[in-house]
Amino acid sequence: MVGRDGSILPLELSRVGFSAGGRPLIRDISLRLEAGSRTLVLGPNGAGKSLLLRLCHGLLTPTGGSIRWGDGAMAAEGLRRRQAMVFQRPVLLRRSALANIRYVLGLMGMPRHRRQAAAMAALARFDLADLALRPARVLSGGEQQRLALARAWVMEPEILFLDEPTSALDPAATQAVETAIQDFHGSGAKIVMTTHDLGQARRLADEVVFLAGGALEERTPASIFFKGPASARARAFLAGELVC
Ligand SMILES: Nc1ncnc2c1ncn2[C@@H]1O[C@H](COP(=O)(O)OP(=O)(O)OP(=O)(O)O)[C@@H](O)[C@H]1O
Repeated sequence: MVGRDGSILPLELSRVGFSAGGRPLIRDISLRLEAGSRTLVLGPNGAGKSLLLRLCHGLLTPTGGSIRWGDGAMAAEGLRRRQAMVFQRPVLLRRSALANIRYVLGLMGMPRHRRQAAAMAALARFDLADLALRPARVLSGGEQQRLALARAWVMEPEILFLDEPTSALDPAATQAVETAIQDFHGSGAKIVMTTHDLGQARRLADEVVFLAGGALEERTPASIFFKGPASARARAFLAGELVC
């Protein structure tokens, strides 16, 4: 695997904005995300949660403000290899499950002769060894999500972004994904995740970043947030009221 020095964290957003079609969708968000903790990004539909994760992961470019990783000196290629993102619906190559993992190992610089064993080990870790040769796109939703996690796992990311990773899954598949998230965290990865499942947020969060209308309403330790958030909108959200 590629040699690693320094850390890409913290991730620092300074007055980040994102507009599309003349509409401000993310407004002036400043946030410093430190290593270690599990940060859950919560908020109503359309609050800007997915956009925020995509901006952080580099899939979108801010139209205002700036995003800085670590000491700001790392090249873009190095940054990309040290972070991973898991989506609600996995984006998989039209190849076997095994080939999807081998492909990422190649991108990570692993010598060809080591990729097969490493890919099989990752599949086994996520209970997918029996499905290694099956086309990734015919796997069930839960299996595809485990494959996406296996693919992220081999990257040994310093930070893992997850955008509603269980919203299309049943309870058993959700449990498998939550266990995997805890394993990533246990291995030292920073977790930044969105979910609409408040039970899941309570189970996983160390802290909550609450968005509404594209703006940061509050950032609060989870133990405090779920007892009594600071902002009126977050209180209404937790009470199940309609918030926009
Ligand atoms: N590329 C885009 N161009 C224009 N508008 C966009 C674009 N991407 C997102 N939006 C709009 O930005 C707003 C925030 O979207 P985002 O997907 O981040 O919300 P969210 O908080 O993740 O919502 P949900 O909980 O429904 O997934 C929405 O009103 C959405 O329609």
